[in-house]
Amino acid sequence: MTADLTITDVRLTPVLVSDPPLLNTQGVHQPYAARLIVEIVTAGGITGFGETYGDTKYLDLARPLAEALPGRQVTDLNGLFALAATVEVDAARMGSADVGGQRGVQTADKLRLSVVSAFEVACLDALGKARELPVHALLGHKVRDRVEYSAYLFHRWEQHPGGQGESDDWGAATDPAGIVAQARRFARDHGFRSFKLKGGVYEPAEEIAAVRALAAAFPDAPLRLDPNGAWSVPTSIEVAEELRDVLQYLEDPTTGTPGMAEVASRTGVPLATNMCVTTFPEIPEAFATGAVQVVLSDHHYWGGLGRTRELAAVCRTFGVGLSMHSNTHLGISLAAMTHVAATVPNLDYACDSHYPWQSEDVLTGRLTFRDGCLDVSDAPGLGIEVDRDRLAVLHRRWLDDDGTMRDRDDAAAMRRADPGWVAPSVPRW
Ligand SMILES: O=C([O-])C(=O)C[C@H](O)[C@@H](O)C(=O)[O-]
Ligand SMILES: [Mg+2]
Repeated sequence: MTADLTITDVRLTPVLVSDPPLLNTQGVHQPYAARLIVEIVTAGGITGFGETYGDTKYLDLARPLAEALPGRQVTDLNGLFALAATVEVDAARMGSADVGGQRGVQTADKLRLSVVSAFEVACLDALGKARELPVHALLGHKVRDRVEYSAYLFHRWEQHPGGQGESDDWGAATDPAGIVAQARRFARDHGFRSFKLKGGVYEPAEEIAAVRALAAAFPDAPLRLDPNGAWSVPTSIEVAEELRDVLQYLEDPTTGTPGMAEVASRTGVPLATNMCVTTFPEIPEAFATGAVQVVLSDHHYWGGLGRTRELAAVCRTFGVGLSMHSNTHLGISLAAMTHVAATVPNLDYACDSHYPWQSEDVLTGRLTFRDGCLDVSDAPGLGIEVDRDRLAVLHRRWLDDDGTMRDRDDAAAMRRADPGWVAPSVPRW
């Protein structure tokens, strides 16, 4: 291997990974979720890895970007973003909201950023390997040795409708006792010390009961509830008042910045979001109206690790808290999240991660939580190794799929159990 950092090849590998039947306000997770693995190869023989959403619209954008990159330097991240900005987005494929709004608005820029983030991470991984420096050092060096994550609790079924997909041994969790049992397992197996419950699935009173049960079982643990905008402003205020003594924050109780601002002005519970502030242009109104007290960054749709640090600086400036959002993801993204989280001084809360729900990965060894934290790797690059056989198996699954699983559609998955299901309009309650 030489230090020639010219990009000679970019490989895109879409994969389907097993996902459990986790419930949310839109429906239920499909048995498999699509992710895209990006590999950037340098003339010096180094390969860097990145990961992002794998739905068709992301893949369609990734292809022209991948073709345009050879000949450029992995160090040229500004050039990478400028190039990505020129890639055409097919408006017909886009829709106005991401996954029924669960990741906020969908704009051409946000789609591009979600794609280019994986290329940025792959460039940083390659550069780190070439320089024998961890990614966090390329971002200005870590300010902490461990990054704390929160247990991400879901109401869920035992199996996917019709027994599709892989099964696991978690069992169903459709009531407060099931949620507490799930939390105990997360605490036992991973040491998580804070808990987030995905809400918007059952009537608010049932979800209040689940949070109360968690508070009784884990008296000192920070708790969060996230109904993904399923509630009206009055319902949001009522739930906030009911749970104000136990919630660390309430996440996206209602949709839209004005509604969030109204809830925030009428309750003492901090509000967090990964729905009404998901792009830089959404920040001014939200911060000026006090609509959110915590922004949940997501390096995929904020545009990578550098942009995540920019978001952190804006939040710091305005005294708004910062944490991290997560969707179904593999170890490459978890490693990237951990590196950037390690460099942000104002990371005020434990980050979300779906990773414990993913029984499959493309890494040779799984990343392991200890006391709810991941150690920040000091190995070159992201500090991970990709298992090519596993990657090939998960890619084969994607190739063999008839297209049903390649695009996330929680409402369609729900219709397998309830043929009349349509994703509820919000506010649902
Ligand atoms: O914090 C969030 O809003 C999420 O994690 C959004 C996701 O789409 C989550 O609801 C899910 O995967 O069902
Ligand atoms: Mg959320």
